[in-house]
Amino acid sequence: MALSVCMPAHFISSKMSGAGQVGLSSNSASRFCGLSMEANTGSDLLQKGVPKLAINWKSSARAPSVGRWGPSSVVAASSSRSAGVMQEKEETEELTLDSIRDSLIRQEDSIIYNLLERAQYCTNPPTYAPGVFQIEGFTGSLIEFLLRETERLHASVRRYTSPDEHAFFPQDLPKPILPPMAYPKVLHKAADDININSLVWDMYFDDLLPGVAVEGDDGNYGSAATCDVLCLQALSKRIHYGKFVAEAKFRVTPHLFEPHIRNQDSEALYKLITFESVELNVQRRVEAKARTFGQEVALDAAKPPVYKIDPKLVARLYGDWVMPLTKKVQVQYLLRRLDK
Ligand SMILES: O=C(O)C(=O)C[C@]1(C(=O)O)C=C[C@@H](O)C=C1
Repeated sequence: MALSVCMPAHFISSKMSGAGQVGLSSNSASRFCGLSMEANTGSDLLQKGVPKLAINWKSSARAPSVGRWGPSSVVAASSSRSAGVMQEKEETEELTLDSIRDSLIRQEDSIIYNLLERAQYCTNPPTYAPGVFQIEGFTGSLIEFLLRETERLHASVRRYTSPDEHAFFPQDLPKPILPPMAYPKVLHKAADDININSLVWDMYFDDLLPGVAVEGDDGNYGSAATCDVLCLQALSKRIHYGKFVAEAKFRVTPHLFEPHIRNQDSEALYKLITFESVELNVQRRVEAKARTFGQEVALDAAKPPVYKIDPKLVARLYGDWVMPLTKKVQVQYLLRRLDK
């Protein structure tokens, strides 16, 4: 399949109404992403560091895994119950930056598989234009409708009470029908205020999708939107994992962070959390995964390989968007890390 990379995305009406909680424009994201990414001594220290981080945690022999809400083990709640409310269990397990990175690595698989699924359909502009389909009691695009309704359904089984899940339409969620779950208090409470899904949305529709799907209309609007929902959810989770990454880094070397937090110096924090060598490895790995997962199987070994998505595009998407947004979450979190 011939893919066109970096097509103009004007045909997509990507601005959604009311998504996310932290109102940041994509311009501010670009400005932020443009900050220097040079590694500094702080990062080097962090990289070596590194007492293991002991926190109250769910007892489990496994490293944190990517799970469905709950429990992904970074946020796993305990399973003891009392009076219909899940009780937090005070158990200790080591949480390390390495174990969080393992979780990010596993999340790459979901992101790449979901992008590959989306790539089988054209861009399908009517999916994203408001008012194309008449939906009773709803004004907006098909994708907004599907994501909003999916989130409402998932909220009813408490998806968005999990600290690693963030709704795109948090204002529209019903109360869960399941009893509350008590998650270990890993993050500072300021984490609850950080939701950059409006930026995730813009990034996906303006920058990712035009490179992943062939421009055109094949009529598969529902299928395309269903894939978009899965892509958006996987990307949102990965990017907001920045909160856990930042917390792990802060706990290892708080003295490096505290002066910059007091000065509210975003740029210094950004440098401190940046590891260029790790980022290069991430890009190399996602490119290799896209090549492996997305290769059309040909029986004729003499034929050159055909990929469902250009593997280099996936590496670029990570380098230009996914990691910068994860770092944005880290900085937003760290800026609030000393809040009383
Ligand atoms: O692994 C880290 O230290 C992270 O902060 C995560 C991450 C990423 O998004 O993959 C972000 C910033 C670093 O420069 C490297 C990688």
